[in-house]
Amino acid sequence: MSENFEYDVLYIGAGHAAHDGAAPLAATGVKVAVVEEDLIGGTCTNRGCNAKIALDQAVMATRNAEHLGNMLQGNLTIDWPHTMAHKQAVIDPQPADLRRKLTQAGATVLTGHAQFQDAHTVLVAGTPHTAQNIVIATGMVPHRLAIPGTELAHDSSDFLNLPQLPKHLTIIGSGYISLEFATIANAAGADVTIMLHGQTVLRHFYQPYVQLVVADLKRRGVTFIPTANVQAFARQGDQYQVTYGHDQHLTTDWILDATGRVPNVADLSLDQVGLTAGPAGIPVNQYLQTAVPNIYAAGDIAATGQPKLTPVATYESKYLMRRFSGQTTAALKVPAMPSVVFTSPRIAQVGETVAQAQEQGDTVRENDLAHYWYYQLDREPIAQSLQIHDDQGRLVGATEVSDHAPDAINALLPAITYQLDSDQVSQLVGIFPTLGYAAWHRA
Ligand SMILES: Cc1cc2nc3c(=O)[nH]c(=O)nc-3n(C[C@H](O)[C@H](O)[C@H](O)COP(=O)(O)OP(=O)(O)OC[C@H]3O[C@@H](n4cnc5c(N)ncnc54)[C@H](O)[C@@H]3O)c2cc1C
Ligand SMILES: NC(=O)c1ccc[n+]([C@@H]2O[C@H](COP(=O)([O-])OP(=O)(O)OC[C@H]3O[C@@H](n4cnc5c(N)ncnc54)[C@H](O)[C@@H]3O)[C@@H](O)[C@H]2O)c1
Repeated sequence: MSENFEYDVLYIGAGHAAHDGAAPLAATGVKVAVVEEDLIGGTCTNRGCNAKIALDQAVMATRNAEHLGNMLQGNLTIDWPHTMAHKQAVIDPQPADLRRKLTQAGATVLTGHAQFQDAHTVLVAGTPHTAQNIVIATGMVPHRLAIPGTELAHDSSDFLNLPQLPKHLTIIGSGYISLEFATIANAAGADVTIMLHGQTVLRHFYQPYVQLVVADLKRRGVTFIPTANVQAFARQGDQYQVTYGHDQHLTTDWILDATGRVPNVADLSLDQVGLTAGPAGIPVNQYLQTAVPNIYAAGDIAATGQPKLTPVATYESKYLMRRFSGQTTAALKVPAMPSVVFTSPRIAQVGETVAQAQEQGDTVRENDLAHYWYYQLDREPIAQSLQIHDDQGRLVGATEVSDHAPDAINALLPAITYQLDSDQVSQLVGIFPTLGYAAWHRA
């Protein structure tokens, strides 16, 4: 691409927003460098999705056993240290595997903290490296409450590495991380209290389904404190005191600050190139270019209006790969992005929401899946779904609450992505009897 620079493309960060595109790009012969100061693979692989879902396996096994009831004998309990060891065994090899994937494709991996010197030069641990194009893929980091004692609280990475499960956990916030980790900790035997900012739990999800999940967690012993107005954390012997509400106090063994994530631009020297980050990240145009045309941003750090999720980071990384290798000059067009919260039951959704359907005049059909034979196989007590069709009868949105929800939504996805009509949908014939088949044939 360029003879004036050491690299054609240099990525800052080695999460999905970088490595998913960087490796195939390097394989096309483009000169690629990836700079990482921590573990290759970034948040999702090491301290996010993969780590979390490894811990969740034991939770799902106990839920399954609970639902099957008298078909199984004996009580199942979760052994936390062994569950944690399982997570380590799955996750620990991944950074090295991903490094191999990058270097075998021909990319150079540079280790250290990257900082802008100018629009084509990045300092890595003090050494300058130049590139024609630079991709900022630095992700986000946990938000910390600005209150006295905030340093006594932990973040999601700490939870995912807990050697022993505390007896009582207090979680601040009621988003994805709060509800997923409350589900895991509660199933593994901890007492959990969730302190809400306002009244709403999982604000991005269909609230009638959220209420089913909340009611189930309450039944299992999780306490929800709405509008908690958390004011301070303090040590109290071996424990901690949370001050909230109107001078109320709660004693706990461990505090998780799950109040969201903020752009990771610390010591990146964005000012050297005239860029700034807002709360949603660094502004980009429809080609993922920042205000400096040869500097791009992708994944969580890019303020695109897309949710901060791994499939988005991967999609954007692959888009940039096609752009840098000359395979496209088109603007980025993101397809319907599904999302899920890994509670039990899970809530998964894709496409149009019920609120949007009401505005558009589209048709919402609800299904009580607990009475559908396929969902009776494992006796799931909470299982509901809804599908949204447009005026031509095409599926444009779907939401499900059940332990099967993510797979059911994945099965419906092709129809929404490709806007299939009912004749085309009838050509999607799945294996029977499976969840993928049931997702289409249960009305
Ligand atoms: C607990 C948790 C659970 C999650 N679960 C899910 C899930 O189930 N499904 C889902 O889709 N999403 C999930 N997410 C979100 C998902 O992890 C992110 O959307 C995804 O990791 C974004 O990828 P990224 O490459 O943009 O950023 P990251 O993965 O955060 O990668 C950024 C990388 O940049 C490096 N870096 C930063 N600054 C510098 C610098 N100056 N120099 C060098 N290196 C630098 C960092 O060390 C990091 O490795 C979860 C997130 C968390 C925190
Ligand atoms: N299954 C998944 O896909 C998954 C799982 C975990 C995380 N993630 C990603 O990571 C991001 C971060 O997760 P998260 O749960 O930290 O963020 P979130 O945005 O989902 O939730 C943040 C919560 O903190 C609350 N909050 C904000 N300020 C507060 C304050 N001052 N006091 C009390 N509560 C406050 C909010 O009301 C909200 O309930 C998610 O938005 C998502 O992009 C995805």
